Amino acid sequence: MTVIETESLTKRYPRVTALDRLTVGIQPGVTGLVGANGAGKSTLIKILLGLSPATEGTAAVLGLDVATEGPRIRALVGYMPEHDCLPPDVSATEFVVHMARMAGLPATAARERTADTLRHVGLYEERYRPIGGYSTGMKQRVKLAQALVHDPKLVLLDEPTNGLDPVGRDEMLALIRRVHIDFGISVLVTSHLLGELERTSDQIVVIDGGKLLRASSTTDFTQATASLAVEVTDTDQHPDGTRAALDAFTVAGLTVHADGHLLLVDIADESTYDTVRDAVAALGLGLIRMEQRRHRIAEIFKSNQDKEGGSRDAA
Ligand SMILES: Nc1ncnc2c1ncn2[C@@H]1O[C@H](COP(=O)(O)OP(=O)(O)OP(=O)(O)O)[C@@H](O)[C@H]1O
Repeated sequence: MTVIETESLTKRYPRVTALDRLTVGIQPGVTGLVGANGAGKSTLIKILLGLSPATEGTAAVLGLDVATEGPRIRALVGYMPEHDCLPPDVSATEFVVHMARMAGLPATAARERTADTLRHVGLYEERYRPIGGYSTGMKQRVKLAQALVHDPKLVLLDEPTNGLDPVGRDEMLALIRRVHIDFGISVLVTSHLLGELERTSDQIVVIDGGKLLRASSTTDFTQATASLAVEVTDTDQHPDGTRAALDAFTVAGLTVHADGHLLLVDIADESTYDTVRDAVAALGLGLIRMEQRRHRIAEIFKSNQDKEGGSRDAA
């Protein structure tokens, strides 16, 4: 089953094409949507909610067409907007009860669900105080709670870690993971930070300039985006140890290129580490460094973009 499916989805504003023939299928689970500022993430979310019409192409959410089924989609989907949009003079409880009532819950159920949801996101006695006095982290939790209160099948979270310090980010990411694990709700979460989405998501979708760069499982993605930086010593027998190691790695079937004293080895799978260790040991070289590094997204997908004639830079 696919929770979100788009086909050649395009959104043109007068001055900019925010989405450019985006075709992607998103499975149940937690999916990270990553892209630099202006990549088109918020635009995609608004189209998926049926709030903004596409210029061309189609999209379906939980099998419902966004062009015609907006209200039904919004009944089944929770949305956490990016920007601060909370009323300062009401409490979290009042606000989330109101949102639950708007979603169609009867008064008693709305109150009960609100209490449960606010507890789940980690707001306790503060929930009776006006939102205006909350920290950024607390406000983000209120926004998450209102997205969950009507028990949706899917939530769309737009930059939920924005404005949070590292501890707050980690807490929010753990909370997002639990939304899926505890309740079985699928999550589409956006960020311009790939690293944090990798830790949280089952799948990663990368967009840039409104175009799809890559969609894959996080495991595949990490393998494709990681390389092993290896630095070795020279010895009397191998005065140019780097050269000797490069040749040995190549003979062992690894894809490798030299960057000064560093050898950057593509990580094909777990066995790459052993192959590197064994080749270095067989040459009698010392291993100064062996560490996982990440290519920049722009580098990884450069070959794809070159084929398409594009040259944009990603996060
Ligand atoms: N209502 C609008 N009218 C005109 N241009 C728009 C509008 N909304 C978005 N854009 C433009 O579309 C492009 C994509 O914007 P979008 O907000 O979807 O990006 P984003 O990936 O969510 O980035 P950010 O995190 O900075 O919001 C940007 O160039 C933006 O300026």
